[in-house]
Amino acid sequence: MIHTQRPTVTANIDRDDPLAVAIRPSPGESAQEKEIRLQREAEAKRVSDRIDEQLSQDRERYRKSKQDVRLLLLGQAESGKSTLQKQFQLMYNPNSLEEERISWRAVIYYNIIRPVRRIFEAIDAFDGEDDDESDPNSPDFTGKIMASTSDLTHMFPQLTATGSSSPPMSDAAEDAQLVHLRAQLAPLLAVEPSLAERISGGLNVAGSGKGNVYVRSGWQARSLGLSFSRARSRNDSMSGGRRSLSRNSSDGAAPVTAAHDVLIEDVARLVDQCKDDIKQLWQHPAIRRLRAARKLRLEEWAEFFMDNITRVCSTGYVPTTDDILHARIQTMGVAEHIFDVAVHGRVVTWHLFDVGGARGQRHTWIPYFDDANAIIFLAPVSGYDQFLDEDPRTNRIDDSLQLFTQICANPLLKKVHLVLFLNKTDVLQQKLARGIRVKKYITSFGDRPQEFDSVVNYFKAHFTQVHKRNNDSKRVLYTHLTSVVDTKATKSIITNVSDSIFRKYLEEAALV
Ligand SMILES: Nc1nc2c(ncn2[C@@H]2O[C@H](COP(=O)(O)OP(=O)(O)OP(=O)(O)O)[C@@H](O)[C@H]2O)c(=O)[nH]1
Ligand SMILES: [Mg+2]
Repeated sequence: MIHTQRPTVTANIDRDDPLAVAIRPSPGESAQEKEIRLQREAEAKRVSDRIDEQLSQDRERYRKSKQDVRLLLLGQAESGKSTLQKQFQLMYNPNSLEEERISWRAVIYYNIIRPVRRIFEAIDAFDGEDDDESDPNSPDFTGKIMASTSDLTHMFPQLTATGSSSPPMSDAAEDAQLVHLRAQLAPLLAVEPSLAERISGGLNVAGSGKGNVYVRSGWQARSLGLSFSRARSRNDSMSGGRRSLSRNSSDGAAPVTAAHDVLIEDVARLVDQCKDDIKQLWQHPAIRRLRAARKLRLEEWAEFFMDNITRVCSTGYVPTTDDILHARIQTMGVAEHIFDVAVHGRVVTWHLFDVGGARGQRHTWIPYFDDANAIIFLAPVSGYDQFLDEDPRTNRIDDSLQLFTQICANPLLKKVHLVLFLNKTDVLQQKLARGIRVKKYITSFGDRPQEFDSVVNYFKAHFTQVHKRNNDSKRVLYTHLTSVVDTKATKSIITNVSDSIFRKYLEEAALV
């Protein structure tokens, strides 16, 4: 054992203390010097007190935020995560959606211009092909591309309702009309790059599939020059590291006020001038044949806006809530949205994390795993005939199952409340009604009936099995069949899910 000696305390201990030396008055201090010194000391004390107060507020915020609910929305790209986030926003922070309503116009115009380009690309790709041959990539098409009017009426009732009365056109007349429409719509296609640049704030992401536009959290506020919402982004470094929260801090793009945005106003005028031509193109017999032959496959949102072209392209257009729910824009990184949710008479702050689902984005999810309370995993069951943009060899259902396996098996997420949304059931219904056969893409489906219940139960069984195989902790999997663009149905599911997440949260809080 050793003994130590304490140093002797002397009256002159502050002689060597640099701070004491620095603030000690000089021996010949004048009255004016003394005044200045005292003022400086008072200012230093004010600053120090402010810092102490800030630290104490930060500690309190941190203590409180540990009691918040953290909910992750996970799933592949296009699975419906941001759409579900909009539904949460509608329920728990409707004013913020109101404030950003007009900023969605730009996205919706973009959602119209891209399909117009895709239509012309399909015409170029299949021009001059023998119409009697089906697309080798579309094994569902068993009839001729030159489908009869009755075929078209069956497949696209909403289109043929207006088109069926017009007399059939000769091939030459059809071609001439397409050439004319291409010339008329060229100015619209020419604005696509500047519109993409405006929406994304110049963000350019390599490997973004079909050239879709990515946005980061807070893009609406930037494009409106507002700071309206409590949406925040946790700015990740490339290594996936975690940085502090900052409001709308993801890029330094200069704010543009939407009402005075010359570009958007020009595009609005242009789409208004072009709306009849776009409608004619969409209803053109050659385009209907390409769609019937599945040589032209547009996504559900593109079809939605094409079907509503006159309304959406008219002067003075303000997006409806339904339009906003259908608008498509890819999420970049992780966007945090904060809501106060009242459940069973208690108000708790929820942090909802909406992630980018494309493969190149998934590494950004990991820093959010360790303090998550709940996950809603979205699997779009309509994707059975689709492949990933990032990897055209991977079937979308297969990718969803692989991703769900990784989420179920991740040790950081073992205790997290797990909810599965088998989403886009409305699109699944439409595809089955159009006769797009499951067996052609998912061979193991075999000869089961090509009906909604049988298909959805088949997919559900696969997801349930993945969960069972990776469920050491015996947690419950809550599954819902959803169409998250359907506000009424989704509202009731969100209430149900919030309730069960909150119950689990309370149970855990009681154990702590
Ligand atoms: N008809 C229909 N459309 C849906 C449904 N869910 C999502 N969509 C549409 O599908 C598109 C993609 O949805 P998003 O919510 O943007 O997808 P996401 O999962 O956020 O995609 P990333 O941000 O790329 O990861 C949007 O245009 C939505 O309107 C649904 O249940 N039914
Ligand atoms: Mg998204």
